[in-house]
Amino acid sequence: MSAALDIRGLTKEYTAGKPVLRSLDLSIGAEGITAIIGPSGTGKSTLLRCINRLVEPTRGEIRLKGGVGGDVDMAKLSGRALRLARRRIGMVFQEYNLVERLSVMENVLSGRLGYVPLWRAWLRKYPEADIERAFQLLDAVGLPEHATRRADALSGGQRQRVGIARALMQRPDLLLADEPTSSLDPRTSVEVLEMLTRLAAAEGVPVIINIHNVALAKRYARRIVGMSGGSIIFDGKPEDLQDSHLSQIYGGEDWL
Ligand SMILES: Nc1ncnc2c1ncn2[C@@H]1O[C@H](COP(=O)(O)OP(=O)(O)OP(=O)(O)O)[C@@H](O)[C@H]1O
Repeated sequence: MSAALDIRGLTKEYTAGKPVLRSLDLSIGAEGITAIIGPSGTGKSTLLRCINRLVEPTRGEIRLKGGVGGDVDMAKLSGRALRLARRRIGMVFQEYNLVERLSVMENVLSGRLGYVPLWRAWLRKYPEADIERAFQLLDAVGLPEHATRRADALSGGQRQRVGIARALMQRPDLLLADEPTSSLDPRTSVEVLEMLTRLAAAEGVPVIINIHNVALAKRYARRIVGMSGGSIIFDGKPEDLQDSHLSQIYGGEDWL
């Protein structure tokens, strides 16, 4: 199985000499959903944000592989090359990051632009094929009749569905999801993860998802990566994740 992403020696220090990520190695292939679990402050968001360079890595390689753009080291890119490479990585956010005043359709279409400033979505005219794909995605996320509604009129679950459709709109080689269900109730969380799993499989996109809910991680991920103190201390199948690992990852065992 070829890797979609190959991370070597990734270190991030927000403050010199105090690493938040400690020389991480991680290869992600086409195995569907990989869930990253670990206590608050252990560097899960930092890891995801280094991958798409919303955070600047201090050291290491972040190789994005395959796809039409070929192999690139995200850690080394800048300017136009970085903007193009970022378009190959979709991102789903905890707080959705929709443009509230724009319609659902415009939000989905803005995914096509990658990471250009969102206000530019106002100015864009989109090709017919993009509009068709946006409708297909809205259909796939169960919101076909909401295309013209403003994003701020939607529920949290509906917003996250739009966030997923927007991320897939750019036909990414890799999808990152940073706590995509933390703002949702338990039932909606399951529905959103169900949909994310199904669509990512249909589109053939590997997904890395940061998630606090271990039960949901075990239910939807094919692989679990457990982080603690900025290092990976478990990497395996959900069925192999035992209480002893959880105790190691989160500390203590009275909560288990
Ligand atoms: N922009 C920043 N500047 C300085 N320190 C930061 C910055 N962002 C994160 N940190 C610190 O880096 C560490 C890791 O934070 P990060 O958000 O990556 O953890 P996390 O595992 O995602 O936590 P959570 O599960 O609570 O979201 C924390 O100590 C945090 O305070």
